[in-house]
Amino acid sequence: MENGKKYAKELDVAVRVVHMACSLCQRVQAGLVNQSTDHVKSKDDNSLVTVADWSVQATVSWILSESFRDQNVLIIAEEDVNTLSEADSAGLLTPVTNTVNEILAEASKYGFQSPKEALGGAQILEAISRCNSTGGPTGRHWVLDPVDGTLGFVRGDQYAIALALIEEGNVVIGVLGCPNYPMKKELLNHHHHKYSQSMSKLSDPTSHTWEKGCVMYAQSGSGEAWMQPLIHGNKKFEWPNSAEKIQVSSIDDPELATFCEPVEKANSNHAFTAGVAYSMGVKNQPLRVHSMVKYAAIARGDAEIFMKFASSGYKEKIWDHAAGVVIVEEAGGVVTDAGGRPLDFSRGVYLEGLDRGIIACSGPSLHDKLIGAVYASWDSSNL
Ligand SMILES: Nc1ncnc2c1ncn2[C@@H]1O[C@H](COP(=O)(O)OS(=O)(=O)O)[C@@H](OP(=O)(O)O)[C@H]1O
Ligand SMILES: [Mg+2]
Ligand SMILES: [Mg+2]
Ligand SMILES: [Mg+2]
Repeated sequence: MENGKKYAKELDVAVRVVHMACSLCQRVQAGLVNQSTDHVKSKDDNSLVTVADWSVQATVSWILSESFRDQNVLIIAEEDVNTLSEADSAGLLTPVTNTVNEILAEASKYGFQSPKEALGGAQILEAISRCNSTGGPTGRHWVLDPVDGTLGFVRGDQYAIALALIEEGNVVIGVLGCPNYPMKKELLNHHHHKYSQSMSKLSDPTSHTWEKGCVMYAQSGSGEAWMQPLIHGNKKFEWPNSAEKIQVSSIDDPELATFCEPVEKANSNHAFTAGVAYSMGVKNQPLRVHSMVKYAAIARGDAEIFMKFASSGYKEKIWDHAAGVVIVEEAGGVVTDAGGRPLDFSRGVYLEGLDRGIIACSGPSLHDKLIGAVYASWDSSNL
């Protein structure tokens, strides 16, 4: 069976539920920025988790289980219930439960059925903890990052909701919801100038012009990647009517290329990537953006290169990359590790065997040059 038909229902459900998650996150983010509520917690590794992360995970888990009742739905997702269940977090289950029920009450807008009764705390915890698959080379696994770039989310900046489907170790579907990433690049540039290294800020008084984010999606092997606007107000959600095809940039001259990378030095070695970019002849300043919006930027031609070189002890997780990789590839781009090998999504929760870092390019010619530059810079760096 042709891939396009084989995963038609899965893609349909995935796109709809990501739209739902975008709406959920927009509400929570507006609440965080305007009311500075206490809905953010630190995890054991000192990273952040918010009401939105748990609420999206519960919502997506519940919708996927309902939509594929005849299957044993396996989900790999970032969050667990430990922090949520801990004594000092007890106050968080109520806002999570309310947030999930609020969006599920609007399920029909997205073509889903609402639960007959509002979900209780125990059902919410169950939906979150059900996402405990560990992946691997066989079977079908959904992969979810409920909020990618949680730091960007709490800063009122860029973040993404990432949902992918892995079958027999290969990513077959990727969906990226980018609630603060406007459909039009002109808007992005406007905010980029205004805020220097940040694409956009929620505190911008003219925010109505960019609050319309986008959802991107692709099926592997289709040779097509798509983008559609978020829906607002009471408009009924129709798709794929409003979708437009996206493609990577045609720029292959490093002097004209823009590279993007994580905002935080702790997540990627800025000094190393600056050296690589310089040695390739890249002239533009790096575009530092939170979350998988970086993959989105490559897929639709807003930037040409993405690099992430985490510190040597850090193991990359599959949910931080699966959706972005398939969308970039289907839009015409190339994504590999620093040794030029494709990322391996078949070995569990981590991208095992990753050679040094992750690089994505708008085309093979830039990619070749980048691999060469990484090799040349590696020995002289102290990574
Ligand atoms: N030490 C370290 N090194 C590398 N990567 C790490 C590290 N710690 C966390 N993470 C993962 O990075 C995800 C956020 O990546 P970003 O590109 O958004 O980073 S940044 O905020 O722009 O700096 C982030 O995803 P979320 O937790 O979903 O936000 C993490 O999975
Ligand atoms: Mg996290
Ligand atoms: Mg993430
Ligand atoms: Mg996350």
